[in-house]
Amino acid sequence: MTGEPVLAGVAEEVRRVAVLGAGSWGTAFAKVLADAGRDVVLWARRAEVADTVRQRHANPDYLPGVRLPENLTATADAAVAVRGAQAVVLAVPSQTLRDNLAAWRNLLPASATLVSLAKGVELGTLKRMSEVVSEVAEVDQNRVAVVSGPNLAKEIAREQPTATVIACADHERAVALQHACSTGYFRPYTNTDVVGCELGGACKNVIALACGMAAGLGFGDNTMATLITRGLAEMARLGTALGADPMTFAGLAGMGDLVATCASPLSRNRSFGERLGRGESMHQAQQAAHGQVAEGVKSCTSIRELGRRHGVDMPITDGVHQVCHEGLSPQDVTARLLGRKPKAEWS
Ligand SMILES: NC(=O)c1ccc[n+]([C@@H]2O[C@H](COP(=O)([O-])OP(=O)(O)OC[C@H]3O[C@@H](n4cnc5c(N)ncnc54)[C@H](O)[C@@H]3O)[C@@H](O)[C@H]2O)c1
Ligand SMILES: O=P(O)(O)OC[C@H](O)CO
Repeated sequence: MTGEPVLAGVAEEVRRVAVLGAGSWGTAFAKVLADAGRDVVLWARRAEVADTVRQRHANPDYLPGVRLPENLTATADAAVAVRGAQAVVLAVPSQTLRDNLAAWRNLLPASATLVSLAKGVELGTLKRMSEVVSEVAEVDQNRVAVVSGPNLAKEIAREQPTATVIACADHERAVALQHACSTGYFRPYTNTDVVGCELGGACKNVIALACGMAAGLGFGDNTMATLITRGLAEMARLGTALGADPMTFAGLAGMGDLVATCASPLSRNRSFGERLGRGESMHQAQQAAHGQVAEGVKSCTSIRELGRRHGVDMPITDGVHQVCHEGLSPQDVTARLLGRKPKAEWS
């Protein structure tokens, strides 16, 4: 037994993959795919990043000190990247995915699986990323997969063991992707609950902002455990209202990712929140992120609105929104959260 997933032979084997977006996760996931034996082409917005990946096998702006494999090449031309790919991985921030994909739509190979790595909910439309992909690329939901789990890019790039979930309504496609990215350090599971996996990935960023704020205020592990547990309760409530399987939130894309992101100093969301908790302004926290995306800052608005539309109480998400967009301080929000009407744990 090697543990290698067995392909049932229904979905096309994934031999060549395009990864569009050469930030932290796009580059680390491209490395995983290359280490799993795929031919991988990474698309970078900036030609100099593509040149550095191709010539020096490195992407020092995002993954300093990491050597990238020889079978991972790069280009700044999306048409070259996607040519002949059985899977096209979309590794750009949630709020830019629509525009990016619109520019790539006519280049996509006819039957390729489109894979979203993004963890967010679109502002305005309140759509999950797989919905945006399906709409913009005009493909059936069965052709769209998402990857979500405790996947801090910098740890994975150093080949530290982790697991993830590949969610797709078409199980055979999920299995083909699972096969394509299984390595000695990266273990993907499959799931057909795309809604739950995507909401888990998006909501945990908001809860990680709250945990960061708590850390910045000097609070300890009881506070973290409370935020993680009650954060899980509110994301599971939202997911269930939107048709997700509640069990998904007990898995890697729920609890798993929530714990990793809320606990890790590598998380951009947690770090952003920590700065706010220490009294820095939104502008200062944004400057410190050096252009890297802390998805929860924008997604707290769309997730809060999703909760309201579906009658779901999301007090921690509300609190994060109040700090990020309504001018309340983390201290004010702490007092508000603790001052709410007492209730039963499961209500
Ligand atoms: N970094 C992680 O550890 C990690 C892990 C799992 C999931 N994710 C998710 O993956 C997605 C991408 O994250 P990342 O870490 O690679 O982000 P990043 O900020 O490190 O990189 C984003 C990439 O998208 C490119 N891009 C293309 N068009 C853009 C535009 N219009 N505006 C801004 N950037 C644009 C940037 O050039 C950059 O290469 C996010 O949704 C994130 O939540 C990240
Ligand atoms: O660095 P963050 O906060 O975007 O989190 C990264 C990943 O989503 C962790 O799984």
